Amino acid sequence: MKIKVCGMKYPENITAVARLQPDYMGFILWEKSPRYFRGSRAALPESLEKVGVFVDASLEEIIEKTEALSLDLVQLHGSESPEFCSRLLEALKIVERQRHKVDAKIKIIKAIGVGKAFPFEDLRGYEDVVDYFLFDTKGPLPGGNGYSFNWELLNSYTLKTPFFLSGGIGLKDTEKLKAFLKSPLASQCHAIDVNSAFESEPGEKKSKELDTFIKQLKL
Ligand SMILES: O=C(O)c1ccccc1NCC(=O)[C@H](O)[C@H](O)COP(=O)(O)O
Repeated sequence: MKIKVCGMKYPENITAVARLQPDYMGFILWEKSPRYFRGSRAALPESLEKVGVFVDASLEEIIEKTEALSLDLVQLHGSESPEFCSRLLEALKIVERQRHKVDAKIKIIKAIGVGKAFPFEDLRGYEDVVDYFLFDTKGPLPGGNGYSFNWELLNSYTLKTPFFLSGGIGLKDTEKLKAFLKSPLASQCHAIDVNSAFESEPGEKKSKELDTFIKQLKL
C-alpha cells in the first residue's frame, strides 16, 4: 500500500521524512494553512512524488507553482468543478511536454470531504478528468481537520477511479487499517494519506512515529 505524508513545511524535517521513503509527500500551497509551504524547489526531495495542495486556486497559480516546484501531482482541496479539472488537465499537458521525463504525466487528485453520509454517485462527472480522489473528513477547515470519517460509507463507492484514504489517520489506526485494506471496501484504495496525527506542531512531522507506521503498513 502506498503512503502519502502531507503538510510538510520545514527543510530538515522534509529531509528526515524523505529518508523513510513514503511514496508521496504533500505541500500545502494555501496561505491560510498553518502548514503553508513557503520554500523553494531546492528544499524538495527528488526521490519522491511531490504533491502540491491547492484550495480554489486559479489555473494560472496552479500552473506557476507546478512549474516552480516541479510537482508530480496536483491535489485540489476546494470546490473545484469537473469543468475546472478538465481545463487544468489540458493546461498541465503543456507543462508535461516541457519536461524531459519518461513518465511526465502530472496527475490530478480531487479531494472530497465526506460527512455522515455521502452520495459517491455525484462524483461521476470527475471520472474522466482526475486520476484519483482523496476521501477526507468533512470539517470546518478545507483539510487537516484531524479526525476520521466512517470508512463503511465506502461500501457504496462503485466508481473506477482509485482513491487516497485520508482524515485523522494515525498510529492508533494501524490494526483497523490492516483490516480495512483486506476488505472489499479497499478495492480501489491506492494510498493512505497522513498528516496532523503525526505532528509535534503544524507542519513538523514526528519521523520516528512515521517510521513505525510505514513499517507496520508495509509488512
Ligand atoms: O493540512 C492542511 O493544513 C490543509 C489545509 C487546506 C487544505 C488541505 C490541507 N491538507 C490536505 C491533506 O491532504 C491532509 O493530509 C488531509 O486533509 C488529512 O489531514 P488530517 O485529518 O490532519 O490527517
